[in-house]
Order: sequence, then structure tokens, then C-alpha cells
Amino acid sequence: MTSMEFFSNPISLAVLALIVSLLAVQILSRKLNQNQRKKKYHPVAGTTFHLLLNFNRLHHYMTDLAGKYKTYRILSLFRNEIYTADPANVEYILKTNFENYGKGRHNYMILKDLLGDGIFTVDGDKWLQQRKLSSHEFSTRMLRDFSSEIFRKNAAKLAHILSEAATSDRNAGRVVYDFAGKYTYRIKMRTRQTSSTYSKQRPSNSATDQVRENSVRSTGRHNYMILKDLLGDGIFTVDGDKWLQQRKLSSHEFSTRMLRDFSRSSDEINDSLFQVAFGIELDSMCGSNEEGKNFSNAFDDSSSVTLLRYVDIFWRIKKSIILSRFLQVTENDPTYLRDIILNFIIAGKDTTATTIAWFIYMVCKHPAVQEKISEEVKEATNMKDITNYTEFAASLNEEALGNMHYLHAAITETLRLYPAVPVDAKICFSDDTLPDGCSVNKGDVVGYQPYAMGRMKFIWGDDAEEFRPERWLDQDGIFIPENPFKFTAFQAGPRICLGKEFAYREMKIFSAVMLGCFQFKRSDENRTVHYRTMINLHIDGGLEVRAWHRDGIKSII
Ligand code: HEM
Repeated sequence: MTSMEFFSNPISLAVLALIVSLLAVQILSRKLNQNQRKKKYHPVAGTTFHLLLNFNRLHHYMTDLAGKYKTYRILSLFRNEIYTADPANVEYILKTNFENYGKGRHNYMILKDLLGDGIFTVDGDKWLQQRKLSSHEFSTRMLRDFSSEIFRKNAAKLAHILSEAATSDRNAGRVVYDFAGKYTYRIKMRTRQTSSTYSKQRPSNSATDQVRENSVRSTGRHNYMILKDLLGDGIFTVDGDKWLQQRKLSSHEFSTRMLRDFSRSSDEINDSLFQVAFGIELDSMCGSNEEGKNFSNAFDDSSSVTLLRYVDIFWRIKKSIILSRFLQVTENDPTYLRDIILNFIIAGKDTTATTIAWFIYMVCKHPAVQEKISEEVKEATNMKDITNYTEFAASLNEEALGNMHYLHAAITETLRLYPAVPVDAKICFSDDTLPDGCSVNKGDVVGYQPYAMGRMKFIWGDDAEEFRPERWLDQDGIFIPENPFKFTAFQAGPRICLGKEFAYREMKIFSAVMLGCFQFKRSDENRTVHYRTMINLHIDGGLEVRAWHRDGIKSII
């Protein structure tokens, strides 16, 4: 067969094509193998089974591994997990290649039942939108002043509780820890109140708007605007067709014998209404149902705030600055607003509460630090004799707080050793190589470890495990922040904690009031203090302390 005949024969051409493609596959796969062989991976330190076995002391276990390997792999059935304590790798995943490491579907599926589509669970545009809106809210002077006022008020309240315990010389119990929790719970109630109020804003379309316009005409726009946030388009706010429709429906319900008989058995109006309408027993009279009590209080507050609108000519301005941007964005999706709010509650609630508890634990272990903070607080507030807790708390203005460098350092040192978020996992979106030269694959979990990092000698020196606030101060006693990729308690990069300043303000006000007025000791110095393994680093079983009035402060109003 001549070459001409060979190339014009379809069978020989097909055979040739087959041989060429087989060769190509062989060459490619050899190259791929070579590449794979060239890839370097982090050392395997264990499996998820090992993490499970060490669950109760998980952070100790992971700290040991980080000390040994800096970055290591944990094998799991479905995906590799890579944990790093290496600041260069941390900077890379949190900042340099930020786009490639996010919450991902894995985190989203785990968290979404609790946190929905809030800032903690989403990536990309949805995250950016919430980040932008929240950053704006957090940077307002109004939020700063408003929150400081609440912190000071509640810190004074806490001082009264502690004073009572100190006077009666009984165990101050878990006052510190619980109060922090309760305080945030208050905020939660406020937020809930606001959210339930505002979530009454229904998705609007032109038809419903028209009905609304018509039905409010005779009540007067004035009343409607004042009442609609609390009462929406209910029977109290509307007229015309909308009122008639609700009136007819309710009259029918009210006239049924069943309703009459059922409601007769209840002897308290408020409660009965709830039971009748929704099947929920509020027990607002005896207060046995905590949720019911809180709901009733929140409802009363809403009612009072609504009435205030009739006399407060600034109510529209106030409304427009509270959550207004969030409301605009979520107008058609009340669930989204709920998610956003819930994420903020989760973000701010346990983080500061647990940190204050660890802080008190630390200053009990280090009485000299406790004394130094107390001195600093008195100096910064110019208060030699504290005679009134409320007055003292009120003296904790921005300037005074800004001068408390040692307190700032002690709180930061607490967070270095006991970070509220001890480990934080991202998902790798596409194959990548970390700065240490090791590869990570698409879908791998890549986590940084604030708890382990806070204890690494290669980051903090030989005294890494010691509580030493001085490490944060220069020779003039001025606080010097650390590289955020080494001190990762607040995360770092574009997704750094939004509430960092807010949290410091809150923690400094509470600590200043507590240590300015009282001396603390653990109730049982021999009891081992350990964390409980959960998302936030809680003290297992809480912290029991005793409080004494500081020199000269005995009975205080
Ligand atoms: C000691 C106190 C706090 C610590 C240690 C802390 C720590 C953190 C950490 C580690 C993250 C990153 C979580 C993640 O993306 O997986 C974070 C995010 C966040 N924190 Fe904080 N936090 C504290 C207090 C607060 C407070 C009081 C607020 C608000 C009132 C707050 C609001 C937020 C928000 C909104 C985010 C999400 C930021 C984003 O994804 O862009 N935090 N915080």
C-alpha cells in the first residue's frame, strides 16, 4: 500500500487516529502523575475519628498538633480538613486569596437552619450587601453613643447586684457570667421588638398599595403612619373596605358559641385572648412562662413607644435612622430581615459574655493585674472615691476609656488565650497552593485556629502560655495592636469582625465598673476551670466568684 492509498483509506485513517489518541492519553496522564507527584501536601496528623475521641479537649489536642506541624491535615470520609496556625497561610486565606475561601455550601447547609441567609452563612454578593449596610450602621456616632449609654446603665445595675452580694457576704455566684448573658438578652428583646414591629411591613405591590391608600383615607394618614409599624393593616388602623372585611370576619368569629364557651373559662383578659387566638398560654399574670413574660413586656414597650409618637415630633427621624437601610433592602422579604437580625444577636451575645467571664477568671488568677486595672480606672475617670455606681458608670466616657491602655491590653491578652471563636473553618473553592508551598484541593476545609495560635511559641515567644498584658504595651504604656494574622480572635481581612470596636467598648465599660468598685476572688480556687467544646469558648459550668467592696466603698445607692 502506497502512502497515498494509506491516507485515502478510511479504515487505516481510523486506526491511525486511535493510535495517536492512545499515545496522547498516555503522555497526558504521565504528565498529570508527574504534576501530582510534584504536589506537596501538609502532613496528615489524624482523622476526624481522632477529633471525635478528643472532643472534650479538642482545642488542647489541636494546639498540640499545631505546635508540631504549624499546618496539618485531618483525613475525613468526604473531604480533607486542613488546619493552620501559620500567620502567612492565615493571611493568604483571609486576605490575599480571599475570593477562594468562604463559607461555601458545606458551612451554609450546617448553619442555615439557625442562621438562615444572614451575614455568617453567605458569600459573594449577598455577603457584600450585608457587610456594606452593617458597616455603615456600625460607623454611626449614634450607635456609639446609644450603645455606650446602655452599657453604662447596665454596668451600674450589675454593680448594684454585686454590691448586694458583697454586703451580705454571700457567694456572688455566677453573677458575672449570667449578667453578661442577660444583658445581651435585653438587646435581643429590643431587636426582636423592632423586628416584629417592622416585619409587619408587607411586600407591597401597586394593588395592595391602592387598597391601603383607600382604606386609610378616612382614618387619616396621620394615625395610620403612627400606628402601622405596630399594628400594620389591622382593624385598628384602617377604614373602608379593608375595615369592613375584617369587621365581618371578626364578628362572625366572636359570635360563635365555641369561642364564647372557651373564653369564659379563662379569667384573665390578656392571657385569654392569646390562648383563644393562638393556643399559647402567656401567663402574664404569674410570669411562669418566661417567653410569655418577655413577649408581654416587649409588646407593652412597643405600645408605649407608639403612643409616644403622638407627642414626639421627631419620631419619623428616629425611625428612619434605626435599621432603616436594612428595612429598605429587605422590604419584600421579612425572613431575610429576621436572618440578618438573628445573625447580629448570635455575633454579639456570647462572644462578649464569655470573654468577660474569662477575663474575670484571669484577673482572679493574677491579683496584681486586677489591682493595676483598678488603679488605672480610677485615674482615667478622676474618681478617687466612688460613692454612686450610676455616676461612676457615667464617667466612663470615650476619653476615659481611651486612656485605659492597661485594661485594653488585659482584655486583648484574655482574647489571645481564650478567643471567643476558637477555631474557624472556610471552604476552598478551587485547587490552590498555600504560601508554605503545600496544596489544597477544591472542597477542602481550610481552617485557622485562634485558640492554638494564641499559644504558639513561634508567634509569641517562650512565654506564649503566660497571661501577660504588658506584651501589648510599649515602654510608655501605650497599647500597640498586633498583626491581625497573628492575633486572629476577631478574624482578619475583608471579613474581620464588624463589632470589634463595639465589643471593646462594652467589655471595657463592664470591666471598669466591676474592677473599679470590687475585688474578685474565685469561690473555689481548687476547682479546675475548663472550656466546653462548642462554637464559642464557654467556661464549662460557669465561673463562680466572690466579690468584695473596694477600699472605703461600703454602701452605695
Ligand atoms: C469579644 C467579642 C467578639 C469576638 C471575639 C468576635 C469575633 C468574630 C469572629 C472570629 C468573626 C468571624 C466569624 C466568621 O466569619 O466565621 C466575627 C464576625 C462578625 N462579628 Fe464579631 N466578635 C465579637 C463581638 C461582636 C459583636 C459585639 C458584634 C456585633 C454587635 C459582632 C459582629 C460581627 C459580625 C456582623 C460579623 C460578620 C462579619 C462578616 O462576615 O463580614 N461581633 N466576629
